Amino acid sequence: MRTVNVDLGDRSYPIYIGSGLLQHIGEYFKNHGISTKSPLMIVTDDHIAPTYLSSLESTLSAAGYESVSKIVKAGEPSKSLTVFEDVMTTAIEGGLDRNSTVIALGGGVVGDLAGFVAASYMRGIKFVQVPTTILAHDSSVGGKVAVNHPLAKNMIGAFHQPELVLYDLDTLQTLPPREVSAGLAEMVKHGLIRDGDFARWCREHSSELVALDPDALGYGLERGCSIKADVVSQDERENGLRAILNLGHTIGHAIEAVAGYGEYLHGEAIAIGMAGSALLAGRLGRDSSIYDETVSMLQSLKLPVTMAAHLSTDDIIKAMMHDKKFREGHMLFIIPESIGSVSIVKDVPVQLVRETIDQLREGGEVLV
Ligand SMILES: NC(=O)c1ccc[n+]([C@@H]2O[C@H](COP(=O)([O-])OP(=O)(O)OC[C@H]3O[C@@H](n4cnc5c(N)ncnc54)[C@H](O)[C@@H]3O)[C@@H](O)[C@H]2O)c1
Ligand SMILES: O=C(O)C(=O)C[C@@H](O)[C@H](O)[C@H](O)COP(=O)(O)O
Ligand SMILES: [Zn+2]
Repeated sequence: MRTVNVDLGDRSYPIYIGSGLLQHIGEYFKNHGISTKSPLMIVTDDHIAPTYLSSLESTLSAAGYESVSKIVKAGEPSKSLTVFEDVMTTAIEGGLDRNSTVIALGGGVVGDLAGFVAASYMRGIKFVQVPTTILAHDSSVGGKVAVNHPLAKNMIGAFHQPELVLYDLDTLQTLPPREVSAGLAEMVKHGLIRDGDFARWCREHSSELVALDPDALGYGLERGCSIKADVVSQDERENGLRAILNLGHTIGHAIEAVAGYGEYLHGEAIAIGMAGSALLAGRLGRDSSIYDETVSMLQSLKLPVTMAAHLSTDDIIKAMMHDKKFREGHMLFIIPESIGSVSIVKDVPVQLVRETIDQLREGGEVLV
């Protein structure tokens, strides 16, 4: 088993990564002070539940835990205030109290939604992340929890750290190929922002990663989690450094909102956004080879680097104005300096951004 720690003083927690961990969830819970005296709530979705929910419920019950379960519809549209209220209703009807714990069993959608419920229920109760997607090596770490507003991604949320992250790699074997690639977008992002060798490793091992080779996945997820944990430990609430985790997200989030949530998977939109950031880097005078290398890395992981022709530049620019990096009249962009290093740049001219978005549409098709 691999363990990565997120160092946040009295809110520090471990990320356990390995095979067969879910069978021992009761022991992990007891070691981390999760009470058997208050009911737990498991939140999951209707793609995951048929395979993983009943065995999780039985394992917890055998360990002395009572639980209620809430199954939401799979997909990005479930990150909404309407579904948030539904999950809250289950928590209230299930008798969760202030010592209860919410378990997020799933990908980033379930993690962000269940985490926001945990952050808000009775003004905040404990939660545990049980990620089941590759992408969730990112979403389960760092405590950003949220739902979407129709006009902008992750607009309604909180910072609420989990008690622990239990990442059972066996669950990843049932992921559909498109979700595998989408998850790998955030893995290579971690290399692109902090560790060029790791980004190149992702490209060199792309066939194994796409084929869900357990050794390659174990290493890639551990390295991705370590980079994320290191950044979050230095700047939990994104007052500075943490913004680098947003590489590709200003354009990517706008694409998700404008196309309609769920049309592009988050990782796909972020891949297009990272291609856009690399193009922008060239327009700002950085080495144009950054774009070629970024694109070759993304394509090796079977990710798109252009967006559909019908998405309008005006709509995307408008959606970008809701970015959380837009403050006091200034938009911050995360711009690659080289493969493995980025900088936070203020006041990128809107005309350059507009030209970059136009260029992302060239060819007019999404290469998924
Ligand atoms: N909080 C953060 O720091 C953070 C970081 C990155 C992304 N996110 C958010 O995460 C979300 C995307 O997460 P995601 O890509 O995991 O999407 P997701 O949660 O929608 O899961 C992807 C799909 O895979 C299915 N699935 C999940 N686990 C499975 C398994 N083991 N086997 C088979 N199918 C499985 C799900 O039902 C869903 O259909 C976005 O909303 C994004 O904004 C948040
Ligand atoms: O953890 C972070 O910080 C990130 O930026 C990670 C991103 O991959 C993630 O998509 C996050 O939800 C984006 O946050 P937001 O603050 O831009 O909504
Ligand atoms: Zn992301």
